[in-house]
Amino acid sequence: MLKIGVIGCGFIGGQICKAIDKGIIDAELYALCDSSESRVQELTASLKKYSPTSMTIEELLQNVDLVIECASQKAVRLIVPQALEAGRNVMVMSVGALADEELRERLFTLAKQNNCKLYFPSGAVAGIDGINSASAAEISSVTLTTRKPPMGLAGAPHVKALGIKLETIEKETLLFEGPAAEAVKAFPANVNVAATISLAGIGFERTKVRVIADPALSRNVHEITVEGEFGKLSTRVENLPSPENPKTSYLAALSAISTLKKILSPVQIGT
Ligand SMILES: NC(=O)C1=CN([C@@H]2O[C@H](COP(=O)(O)OP(=O)(O)OC[C@H]3O[C@@H](n4cnc5c(N)ncnc54)[C@H](OP(=O)(O)O)[C@@H]3O)[C@@H](O)[C@H]2O)C=CC1
Ligand SMILES: O=C([O-])CC(=O)C(=O)O
Repeated sequence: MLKIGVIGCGFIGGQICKAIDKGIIDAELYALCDSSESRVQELTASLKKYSPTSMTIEELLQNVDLVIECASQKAVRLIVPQALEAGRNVMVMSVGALADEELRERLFTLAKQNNCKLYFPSGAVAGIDGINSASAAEISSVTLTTRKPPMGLAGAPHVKALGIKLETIEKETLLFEGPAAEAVKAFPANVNVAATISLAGIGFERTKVRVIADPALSRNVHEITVEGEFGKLSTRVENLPSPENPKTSYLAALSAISTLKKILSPVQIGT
C-alpha cells in the first residue's frame, strides 16, 4: 500500500488525513510533519484508523512513497528538491513557489532525472482541465479574477507593503492587477491557483491576475477567462472558505483528495 507523508497539518493537511483515515483514499497515512508539534498531535488524535508518526522532514522523506506538501511556499523551496532527490513523488499545494523560474526548472529536471512525479491539484478553481486541453493549440490570453472577503487577504505582503487597512474597506476594491509571477508573491496564501493556471496554460508572465477585496462577499470567488484557437472558456467558482483558515477554500482540500484518488485509480477521467 502507498505510504503517504503529509507536511503541513493545517486545513488542507487535516482534510487529506481524514479522507485517508476514512478509507476514501486507499493508502497508508504513515507520517506527519508540521512546524508545530501540537498541531501534529491534535490531528493524530482526531484520527480513528491511523496513528501516523510525527517525523522531521528528513525522516519523512526517507520513509514514505508520496510526499504531500500543504504547508507554505517557503516549505516548497526547502522540501521539494530534497524529496525529488530522494526519489519520492510529490504533491504540491503551495504552487506559487514555482513562479521562481530557477526553482521550477530545478524541480522539473530533478523529477525527470529521478523518474518521479510532481502533482499539482487544480486547487480552488475549475477549468484546469480545459486549459490543459486548450494548451495543445495556441492560447492567446488567460485572466484570473479573484474576489475574497477583505479579511481573507489579511497578512498578504502586498497588503502590508501598501499599508492597506482591510477592515475599513466598504466597497469592492481592486487591490492588485498584474502578471501571475507577481501576484503569487504579493498574495502567497491567496492565489496559488494563479500558479497552477500559469503552469497549465501560458506561463507566469502572460497570465494576468486581478485580486479584489469585496466586503459584500462571504465566499472566495475565482473567475477564469481563456481565449485561444479552441475558442473561449469561462469558469466561476464561489467557494466556501474553510472555517479554520478563511484564506483557503474547501474546494482546494477536496481537489487534493480527488488528485490522490486519481493517482491511485486505474481509471483516469478528464484531461
Ligand atoms: N493550490 C491551491 O489552490 C491552494 C493552495 N493553498 C496553499 O496550500 C498550503 C496549505 O494551506 P492550508 O492548509 O489552508 O494552510 P494552513 O495555514 O491551515 O496550514 C499550513 C500548516 O503548515 C505549517 N507549515 C508551514 N511551513 C512549514 C514548514 N516549512 N514545515 C512544516 N510545517 C509548516 C503551518 O505552520 P505555521 O502556521 O506554524 O506556519 C501550518 O500548520 C498554503 O501554502 C496555502 O496557501 C491554499 C488554498 C488553495
Ligand atoms: O483557496 C482559495 O480560494 C485559493 C487560495 O487560497 C490559493 O490559491 O492560494
